[in-house]
Amino acid sequence: MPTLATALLQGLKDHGARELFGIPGDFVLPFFKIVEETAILPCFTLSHEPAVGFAADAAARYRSGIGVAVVTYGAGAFNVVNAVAGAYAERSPVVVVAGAPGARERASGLLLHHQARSVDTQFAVFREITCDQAVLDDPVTAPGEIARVLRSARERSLPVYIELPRDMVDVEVAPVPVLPPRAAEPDALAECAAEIVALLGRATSPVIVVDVEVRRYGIEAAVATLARRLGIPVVTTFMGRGLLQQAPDVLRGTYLGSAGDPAVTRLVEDADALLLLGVILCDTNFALSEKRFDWRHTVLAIDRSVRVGHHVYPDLPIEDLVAALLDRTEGDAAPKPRTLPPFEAYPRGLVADDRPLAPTDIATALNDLFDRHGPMPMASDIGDCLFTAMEIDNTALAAPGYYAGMGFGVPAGIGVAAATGTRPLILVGDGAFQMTGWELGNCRRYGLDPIVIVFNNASWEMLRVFQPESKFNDLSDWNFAAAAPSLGGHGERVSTRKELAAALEQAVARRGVFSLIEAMIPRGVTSRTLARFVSGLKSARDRQ
Ligand SMILES: Cc1ncc(Cc2csc(CCOP(=O)(O)OP(=O)(O)O)c2C)c(N)n1
Ligand SMILES: [Mg+2]
Repeated sequence: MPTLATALLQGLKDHGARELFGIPGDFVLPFFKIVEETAILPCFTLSHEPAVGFAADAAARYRSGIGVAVVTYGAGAFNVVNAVAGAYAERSPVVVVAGAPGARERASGLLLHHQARSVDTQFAVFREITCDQAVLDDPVTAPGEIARVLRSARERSLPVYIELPRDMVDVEVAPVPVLPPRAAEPDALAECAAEIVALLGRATSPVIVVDVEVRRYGIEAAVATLARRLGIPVVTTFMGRGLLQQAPDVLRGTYLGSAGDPAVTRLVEDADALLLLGVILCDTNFALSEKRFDWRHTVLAIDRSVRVGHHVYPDLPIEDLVAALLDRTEGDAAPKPRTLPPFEAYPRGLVADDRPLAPTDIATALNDLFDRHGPMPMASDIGDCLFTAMEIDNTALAAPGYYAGMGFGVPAGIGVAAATGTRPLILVGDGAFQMTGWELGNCRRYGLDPIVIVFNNASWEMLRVFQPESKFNDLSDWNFAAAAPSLGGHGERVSTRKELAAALEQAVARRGVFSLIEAMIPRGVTSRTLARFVSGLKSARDRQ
């Protein structure tokens, strides 16, 4: 029989995990020993637990599977809370494996190191930011508990919490089973699909809007097929940016309300039917909408339920719904042709001259670079770098567009590189780099070589655009490029468009070490998208 540690590791692997991210501590040392000795899953240790959570989150997003964060009790686990909260908000299935005291310690009558309020405070905190939890304190129930929690992570696409008391690691247990997915109730699914097909069939200008769950459940290709078959254009939300980049024939861009491409905004807001697939109804996706949803002609599928008009079908997995819609439209007559707006235009053709840099120049240079060398998967932090990403042609993107927590970018890029073996491009502001950019120092030992663009405006610029009078937004210049070599990478500071273009080409050619390009941007110069977002928000506030 396996031990609990090996059964847990094999169970994680059987449920789709392909690596672990973590930082050991005395409450998980025995488990980390088994991790290293068995090599059932490769383990990437990082330098600070927020990065562990962000890396596991990004790995889950890019793989459309689970990501795993292993942390010690108390100090480690509480450090990863913010990253897990962001994963919950953005529906990313991160599995938190947290160490904990053993039975004898709990009964010692002493307050334990790393303990906060009570020994169970850690469990109480994670119960708020995970969809399912298990404490592995009974060898008989542990395998079934692990299976239940891992199925919850995959079915809900939400984080889960597994508490591993350190005296249980070597206990013999049965192997962890893989429970069958809970299928949709067939009649409900058929009724729902029929109602949606009829609603779309009555419409003359329907639109499909896609968001995170279309990636989380791996149904991008199925959605593209449905759109083609019905002749319905697809747009992404802000959060869904990067989806369906393999389907440019049906994708029309990203909906940003009054901050976005006017043709895309008109397409969505003039639609007489909306099919919202995996869409988070949040402010960053819809705060700038100039029109409210008309729920009589709107369908929303998210979190295993489907709202059609003013009634809801519970417990219908989105992947089953899309499959049922495809079944119902198989062999349908060719859709009525529609004149659609051209795919939203992205800036190209950077003039490589001595003019100072603006964020939109970075987007233009990257669109040119991707045309020459092929697209790179991107990870972006929050800040103007994320608004700039909206001007970069549709390539895969992991970014905290809704939860909007800083510090995600660099660790997420490391997570993508570790999980996919691809070379990511990381976009990060100077303020966010100050938080977690130093994790680049871990690239050397894992042979990772991301390209990192630091938008250095020596400013918390996103705060300044809303409160320009505050001096605390003025940051000093940390000269990140000069620090890169000591972290094991290559750093270069660029201030003009010509320098940027050259640095990007050299970075693409440089392999085996990370390349940090520190783009110096004058304070107060923002991307076009952020400028439109800010003016849109201000006029929306004036209208209230
Ligand atoms: C963990 C956390 N703490 C504070 C904040 C609040 C914030 C939102 S945007 C911002 C400034 C970001 O500065 P940066 O230089 O990275 O980018 P840019 O604006 O383009 O100059 C702050 C402090 C958030 N969102 N998350
Ligand atoms: Mg900044």
